[in-house]
Amino acid sequence: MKITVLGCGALGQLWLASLYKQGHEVQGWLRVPQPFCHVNVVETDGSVFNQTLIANDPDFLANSDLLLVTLKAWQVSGAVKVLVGRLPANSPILLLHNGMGTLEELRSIHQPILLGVTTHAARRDGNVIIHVANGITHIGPGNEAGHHFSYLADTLHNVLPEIAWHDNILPASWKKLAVNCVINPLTALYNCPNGDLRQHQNEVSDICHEVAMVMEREGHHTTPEDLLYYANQVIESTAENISSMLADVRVERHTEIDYITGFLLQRARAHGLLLPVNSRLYEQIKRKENEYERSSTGLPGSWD
Ligand SMILES: NC(=O)C1=CN([C@@H]2O[C@H](COP(=O)(O)OP(=O)(O)OC[C@H]3O[C@@H](n4cnc5c(N)ncnc54)[C@H](OP(=O)(O)O)[C@@H]3O)[C@@H](O)[C@H]2O)C=CC1
Ligand SMILES: CC(C)(CO)C(=O)C(=O)O
Repeated sequence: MKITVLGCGALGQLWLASLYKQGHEVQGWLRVPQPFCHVNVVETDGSVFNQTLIANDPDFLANSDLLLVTLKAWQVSGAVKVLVGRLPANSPILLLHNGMGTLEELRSIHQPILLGVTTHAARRDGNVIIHVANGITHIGPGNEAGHHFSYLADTLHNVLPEIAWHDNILPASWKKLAVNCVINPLTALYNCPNGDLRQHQNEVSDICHEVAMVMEREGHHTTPEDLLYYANQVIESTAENISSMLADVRVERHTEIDYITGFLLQRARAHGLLLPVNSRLYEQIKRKENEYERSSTGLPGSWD
């Protein structure tokens, strides 16, 4: 397949390296208008992929069979809207990010859209991307046109396993959102690795209660106990990790809070629900983010 990967950060480079190794034709798409991108990934087994690949080639984009979007949630809709008109009309766009709400921002797009959430972990260490842990990527249709692309699960599974196809991706997206609502703001506020949340079980449980209320109203059956069990599983399996939100706060980068807790609160409002615990966490993270964004000159990201 011919694939453009939009966003060549940690996940983007992991996918570029894996696709290239499986013989797919790939290019990266960068924010800066540069015709090449360096992809430097250390795999979980210690092997190194280090290649310079083409980037930002409009002809390649116009012939791409897939646009794989590996941006932060708040970067997605602006960047996709700029590129969508240059893709073949039937080529799908796969959005792979934490948080929810980008689909709503892309409602005007008729292109087939797929949504994905992943438990793979990769992080930048200087100029190198370390693939920290293997995981599962759940993908499924984000709009009507996306339903025709279940075959992509097999193709992508051969590239970066595991891939699971879901005819309805929303339950998997909400489950991941629940975990991110718990771990991301709490670790960012306590400035601690995920495992330290074992000592904050009351807050973890309160967040799960509120998320479960919203999920039920959204039509995804769950219980606070199920979510608590799952959140604690992830806290254990990623105990040593620095969450992406804490990593963002530490280097004073815009966080994904608006698409994680912010999205939850938006859905709660639509159902007339009040979520005091999540509202407080949202405000605390926004206050932190505002402090450093107010003191810097640049606004977060620009996508053209
Ligand atoms: N890394 C991981 O292990 C995991 C990540 N995720 C999620 O996946 C998503 C991507 O994460 P991750 O790869 O870590 O993020 P990164 O910040 O490492 O990657 C995003 C990349 O996109 C670039 N970018 C920003 N705007 C544009 C644009 N308009 N056009 C082209 N490129 C652009 C950024 O460049 P610049 O920095 O120069 O702006 C950056 O290189 C996030 O939602 C994250 O939460 C989910 C699970 C695991
Ligand atoms: C699951 C979790 C919390 C793992 O660190 C994550 O997705 C993140 O850090 O954004």
